[in-house]
Amino acid sequence: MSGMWGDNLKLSIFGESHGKAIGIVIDGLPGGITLDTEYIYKEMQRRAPGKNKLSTPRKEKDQFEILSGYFNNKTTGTPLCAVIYNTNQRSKDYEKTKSIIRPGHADYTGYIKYKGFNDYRGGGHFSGRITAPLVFAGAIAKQILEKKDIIIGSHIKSIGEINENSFDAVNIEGGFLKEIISKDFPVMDDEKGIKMKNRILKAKEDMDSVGGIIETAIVNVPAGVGSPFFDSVESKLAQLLFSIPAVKGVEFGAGFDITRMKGSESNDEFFIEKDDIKTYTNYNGGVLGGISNGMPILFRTALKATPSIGKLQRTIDIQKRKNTEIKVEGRHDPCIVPRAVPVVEAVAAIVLLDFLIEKDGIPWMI
Ligand SMILES: Cc1cc2nc3c(=O)[nH]c(=O)nc-3n(C[C@H](O)[C@H](O)[C@H](O)COP(=O)(O)O)c2cc1C
Ligand SMILES: C=C(O[C@@H]1CC(C(=O)O)=C[C@@H](OP(=O)(O)O)[C@H]1O)C(=O)O
Repeated sequence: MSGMWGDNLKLSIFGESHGKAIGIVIDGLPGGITLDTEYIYKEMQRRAPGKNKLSTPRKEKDQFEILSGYFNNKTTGTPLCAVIYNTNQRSKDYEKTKSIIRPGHADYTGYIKYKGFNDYRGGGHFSGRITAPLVFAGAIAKQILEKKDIIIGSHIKSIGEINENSFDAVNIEGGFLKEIISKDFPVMDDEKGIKMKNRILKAKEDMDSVGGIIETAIVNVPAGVGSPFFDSVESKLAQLLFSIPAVKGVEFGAGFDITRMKGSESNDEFFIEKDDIKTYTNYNGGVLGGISNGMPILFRTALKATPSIGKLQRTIDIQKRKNTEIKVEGRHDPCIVPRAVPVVEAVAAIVLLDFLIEKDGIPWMI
């Protein structure tokens, strides 16, 4: 089942971008948790479309309504369902090109898999819009983790060829991460941030789009979370990260660069400081044998450039089975990266909460 995920915390997402609503059912949250709904709203606003010229002009408030599983300001322990109504669809953008396949989007594969019955309007169930319910669930997970001082934060590492430094893999702290994610455009170097924004605007002006990399750190995860092989921290995170539309790469710690290091360089050597066991370096991204080692968990997520662009491209008419051309019209993100930052953090929080529920439960919340 494509829309379902999870072992301990179970998620089921539903909806289409131009349908009545999108939403999520979360099963496995213990009863008795008071949710900070303002916190959830703020996370949703970090992702919401239509806020500035770097984003799609489609304006959605992304207000959520909790339909079940929440009573007297506490979770009940039964499935928690939340919906987000779609209010600003403009389906005519998709009507005249409904059989013309957009290169790079899911039009062709969706048509094949669902035999032409898929809702093509706005990308339907393949739309980046379906990440809004993920951010809802992630905001619940994030606030539960924060009560244990586990903080998740990201910065925009690159847009196109413009790149800023990486996080300090060893000494990164929760307070610093919170400061970065409170920014509208989360970068460490604001001068670089301006260059990145200009790069996005240039792509937009050229009727084109641009991609980039998001780097994420999770701090204060105790050693011992995760399992070897199929339930490794890396494999579970990668599964959800790759579920985000437009994600085409994920790397942990030093990532692909680790292949150019000798063992004497990539081994993170241990030391004891007071009662804590730490490593001097963190090229393994806080995970060894699939299990957290207590160092910051560090990973980078690569997102491709937005597929729907105004530039002329070659494609096919799937109904007429003829070659043709397309210039995609409508309201699209010239770059997905800025709006994907809270989505990446959300899925990381969901994975981590799933692991913690399995390990010892979350007694600090009840
Ligand atoms: C937050 C977010 C916003 C997106 N906005 C757009 C958009 O405006 N236009 C578009 O064509 N694709 C957009 N996408 C990407 C497409 O949904 C995605 O490329 C498509 O479903 C194909 O999936 P794939 O790229 O993972 O193969 C967005 C994705 C995310 C996560
Ligand atoms: C609505 C959102 O983003 C949408 C994601 C998207 C896509 O193809 O992924 C295409 C666009 O849809 P539409 O053509 O309906 O404006 C974006 O606006 C959102 O993220 O909430």
